Amino acid sequence: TTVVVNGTASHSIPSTLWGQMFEDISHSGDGGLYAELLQNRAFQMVDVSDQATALSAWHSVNEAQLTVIEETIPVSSALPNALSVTIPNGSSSQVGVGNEGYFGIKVDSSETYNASLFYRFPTASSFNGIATVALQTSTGQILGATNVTLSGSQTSWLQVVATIQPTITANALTNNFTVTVDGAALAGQTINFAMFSLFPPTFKNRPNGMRVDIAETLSAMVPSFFRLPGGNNLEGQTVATRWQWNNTVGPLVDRPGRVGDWGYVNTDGVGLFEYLSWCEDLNMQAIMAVWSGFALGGTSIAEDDLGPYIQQAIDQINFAVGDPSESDAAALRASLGHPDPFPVAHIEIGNEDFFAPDTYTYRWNQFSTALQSAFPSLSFLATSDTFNPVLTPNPAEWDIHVYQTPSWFAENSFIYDGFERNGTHYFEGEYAAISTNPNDLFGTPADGRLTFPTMQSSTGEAAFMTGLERNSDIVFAASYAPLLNLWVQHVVNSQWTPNLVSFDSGNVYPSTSYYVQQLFSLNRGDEYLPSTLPDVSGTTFWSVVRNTSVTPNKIIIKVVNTIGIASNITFQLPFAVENTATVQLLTGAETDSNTPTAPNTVAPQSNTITVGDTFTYNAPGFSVSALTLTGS
Ligand SMILES: O=S(=O)(O)O[C@H]1C[C@H](O)[C@@H](O)[C@@H]1CO
Repeated sequence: TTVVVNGTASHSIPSTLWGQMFEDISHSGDGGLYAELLQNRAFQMVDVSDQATALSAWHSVNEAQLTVIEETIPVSSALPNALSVTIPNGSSSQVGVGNEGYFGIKVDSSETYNASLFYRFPTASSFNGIATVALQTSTGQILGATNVTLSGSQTSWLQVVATIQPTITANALTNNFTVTVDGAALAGQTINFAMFSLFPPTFKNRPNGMRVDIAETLSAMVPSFFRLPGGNNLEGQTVATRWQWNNTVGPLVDRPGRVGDWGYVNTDGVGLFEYLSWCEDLNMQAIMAVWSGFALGGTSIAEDDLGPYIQQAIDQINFAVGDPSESDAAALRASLGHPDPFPVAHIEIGNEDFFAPDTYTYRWNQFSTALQSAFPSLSFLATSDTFNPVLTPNPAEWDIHVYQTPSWFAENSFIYDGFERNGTHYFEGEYAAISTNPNDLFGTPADGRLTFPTMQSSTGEAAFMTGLERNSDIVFAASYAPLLNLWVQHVVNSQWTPNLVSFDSGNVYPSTSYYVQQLFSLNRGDEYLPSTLPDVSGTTFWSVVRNTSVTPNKIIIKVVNTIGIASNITFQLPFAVENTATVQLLTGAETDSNTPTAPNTVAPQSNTITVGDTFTYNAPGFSVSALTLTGS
């Protein structure tokens, strides 16, 4: 194959092209990126008639009697439940409650942990003493402990905070957080607790922040945008359980949480302020979704009843970007310490509204008309099938999702070449090769579903991404989905596979597809150089871009080989280049995966090659390469 490169750029490449899509799926948020270590910390949205579920992740220590109750005096209107702990008579040991975290709690003696809890004695007592807040192994070895004072006269809620400085680093993840008291001194008495919390150090030391190792892994991809809060998890199964921005901001004790769309309660500890602060921390634009009047259980809000939901969306956007002197929601943002607007340019109206196209016609019309007039500088994305049904006003932007087979991605890298250039722009908001079975894409691993990305799926995605880069005159953003999943006890504890990054309570496992996303994101150009087009039904793909922000310019050639046979490609450049180029290379066998049990099967490698204005590159089998040449 000979590729003739054109020295005149066809178009500039948007700075937002490569980024991340996020939602709380498979514990991506609670138990994942969100650094809170305790699971079910505030007994949110639990049914006290089902104590086993209400107590999930909690256990009794030395026979304390635990009951999740609907408090007569709740700690807040948002958190009606509390944990009642009754100390049995006749006990003489440390008695209380333990939490197992999200399938483990990593305890490292080089880190300081911040614990907090609310307590009250429902019946006043003369007790004045301590409770021991500790981290301990599953076999009871104390790793770190601190005492807090409890007073029996405290019948109203009081929050106590404590730092725990472990003296031992646990060599296993199966550790517990415990709160215990002297059983003898408190025999027969009851203490109520509410909203426990335990944080390790957070990314950029943000209060209520993100888990450092996962945050650093996501940051290392240098994403330019972050889509939030979903995905399905925006929508709710019912109108009442939809994601509502105003329930996710302010003090944690005022956040009710919600029944998420992926089978678990969301604490909403990562609320809109945390999401948008995270975007700033990683220098990302938010692609922020607003609920569009459709719940996944099938309910659409009637045409004449959309007003309050449109107002809620206006308030959400004002919280993000509004003027504090003109909007209460913006003033709330300022009161939380962020008077300036957050970086938001694109607002998505709903998610995958191709599930409800008949009502999306009026829902899109009303939401986009009202929001565009309220926020003239923002652009709005439609989420139904492109141009079907016809929407008014005509959407300037669409969010297109595709889950397919590795070969589909390799065979469809030209999909956008055929799109009309009519001023419309596209966000490839969710894409991933998820199964080798085109007839059962969403099936089980036995039917071809991928549990983790493989070099076959990741090179298929890379081929598709060369097409996104070639068509970045109309594709302004693209993100793999889902981003994260919690891997538990060697069982994929997720509602979805494969995922870009897996993790457990102590480790992060970047996949082969993560390294492909990172390779494209780290090797960007700001303008596209046309070249001999790949064979649409071929097995090798490439894209050539130029980075004009440095002098001399860099020419970056991405080369993808989607089969196991190495391929020689000759490039002819219309300008002189230095005779050494760097190569970032990801290569492996067809079914190679990075998994929690084999995390480094495939890792990016760097080397140099000799080049010239004409040179031949040997692309290894199942490989993605980024060649960086220097103009001279
Ligand atoms: O069941 S699906 O609709 O395929 O769910 C997909 C599409 C949805 O936007 C996202 O939340 C989810 C996985 O990333």
